Amino acid sequence: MNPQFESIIDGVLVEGYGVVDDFLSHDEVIALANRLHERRQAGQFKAAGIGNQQITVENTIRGDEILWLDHDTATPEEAAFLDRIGEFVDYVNRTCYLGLRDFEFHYALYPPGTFYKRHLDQFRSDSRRKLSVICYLNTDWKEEDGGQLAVFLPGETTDATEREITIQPLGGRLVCFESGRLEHEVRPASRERLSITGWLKTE
Ligand SMILES: O=C(O)CCC(=O)C(=O)O
Ligand SMILES: [Fe+2]
Repeated sequence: MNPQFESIIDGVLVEGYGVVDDFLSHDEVIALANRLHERRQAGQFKAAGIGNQQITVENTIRGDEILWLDHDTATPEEAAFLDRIGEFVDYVNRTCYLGLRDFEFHYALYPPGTFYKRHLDQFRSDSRRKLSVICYLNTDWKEEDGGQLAVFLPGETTDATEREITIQPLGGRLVCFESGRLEHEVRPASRERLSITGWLKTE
């Protein structure tokens, strides 16, 4: 049994979302943030799109730049990250029977002042995204830096009002929730905000 994996799954099942700190060590956060910056400097990042084919770039909805991770071109720290996610997928499949088959992850960089408006991660024609996973790569993040992830939890009964929780994008922290169920948004930050975001998918 892996206590971190267990705590993520427990959070998702009980609260609708799971948060664990130190999913990545301080050294891993620094190394991945460095790789992110090197790849961005090398011109590998693109403005993120919206919709299925990611063709529409609309910075009034989201202002982040992304780069998809690829096992074939991964650096050792990127490969280690993807391997750990693979272990989590195996763990989820052994304990929850979600039938996860695949995953996809991208780096994301939100320049100061950018945001991602309230949305759901599952598109109408892509219901394969089951779980959304976000890992933050920010060192020394302070509350006044902004950049919180707000998650909207639906009321338990039809007339119950939704509840909003906010999560600070602290380096090493992992957040996980059901892609088709929870709407969420990224608030603007006063400094660059770094993460690796991805989806665990069924076939
Ligand atoms: O970075 C975050 O906190 C959330 C990112 C997000 O919602 C997305 O990329 O779909
Ligand atoms: Fe999202």
